[in-house]
Amino acid sequence: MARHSAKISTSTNTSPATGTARDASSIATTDAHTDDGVVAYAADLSKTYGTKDAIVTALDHVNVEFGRGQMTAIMGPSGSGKSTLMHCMAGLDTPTSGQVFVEGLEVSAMNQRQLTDLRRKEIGFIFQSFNLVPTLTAEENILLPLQISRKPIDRAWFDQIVKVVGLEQRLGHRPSQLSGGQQQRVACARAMMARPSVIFADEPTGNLDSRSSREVLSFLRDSVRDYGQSIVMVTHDPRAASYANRVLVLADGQITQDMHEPTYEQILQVFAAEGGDEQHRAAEGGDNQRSAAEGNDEQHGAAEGNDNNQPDAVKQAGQDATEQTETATTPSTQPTDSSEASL
Ligand SMILES: Nc1ncnc2c1ncn2[C@@H]1O[C@H](COP(=O)(O)OP(=O)(O)OP(=O)(O)O)[C@@H](O)[C@H]1O
Repeated sequence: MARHSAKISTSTNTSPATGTARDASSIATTDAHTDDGVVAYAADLSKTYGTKDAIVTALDHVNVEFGRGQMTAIMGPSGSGKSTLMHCMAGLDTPTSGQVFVEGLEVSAMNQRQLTDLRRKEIGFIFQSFNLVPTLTAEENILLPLQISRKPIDRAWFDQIVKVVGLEQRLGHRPSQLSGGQQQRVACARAMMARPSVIFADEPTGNLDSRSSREVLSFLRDSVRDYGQSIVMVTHDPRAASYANRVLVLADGQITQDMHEPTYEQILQVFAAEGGDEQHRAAEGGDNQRSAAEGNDEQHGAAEGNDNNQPDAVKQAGQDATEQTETATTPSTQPTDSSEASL
């Protein structure tokens, strides 16, 4: 997969890896950012919600780099700040203090128009609830981000991705005619289609049975190995995290563990020592939440209209998409609900 060149920006940034200031405008000529192995990073990132007595510190001076061509899993108990970190990294939420960079561009200094542009050009999203447009076919959903950003369609790349995710026979189906696993594979293909610098995946297997989870996670891992894709994935599931090259554990808004190429057993051990996670414990003892659908297609259409639990920040991505979709699609293929078009 052809990797992005570093982008031109007028901002100056400091990599926590090197501690050296660098002018991002020079990166375009030296291509320094494609060599330093870092696709995105946060520097002294804090996020608080509320004020005075009701203040909640979701992220507490976090410094973290995400490797290019790596799959990084973010784990941690409920409320530890996983989603907030991912949303700040993806430009879906605004830091209270500190900085966020993607491809050397300072996300934390961007206005709304620049953020929208960044999300369209550099970032792919995969959500727990799939967020496919129900009125579009699988093929149309996969191609939608390119239509929105008016990018040319690389048919060879499309054919390759569709083959890898095993959707060749399902391209004409709408989401309601696909299983949950198939819908998430459509979402994976959609995220990959625009060749984003980094894919942010928020509990991508949270609504899937274990077989479908394995398929989706294998695809994500293969996309890292075969195409150098960079992926940051939030998950509660140690099994899902074991597909990652690196596993970070958050607790109370701080990174408490940083594991490289950990085994499933090592992740379990660390997770137990950290006090575990009630959501994971609830699902343990037979994969109860997910096994009901295993071996059949009972999850057909499960995701439709299932985005009500999304934070406003995530819905913003959908609004970006919908504004453009109105001009990029014919009237018969327009989404009916703006939040359903989150890409
Ligand atoms: N919009 C908000 N307003 C107020 N508090 C918030 C908001 N979003 C998150 N928080 C708080 O910030 C903290 C971190 O939340 P976050 O959603 O990032 O945690 P998480 O680790 O992703 O949790 P979960 O695993 O349950 O999704 C929590 O205490 C949460 O209640």
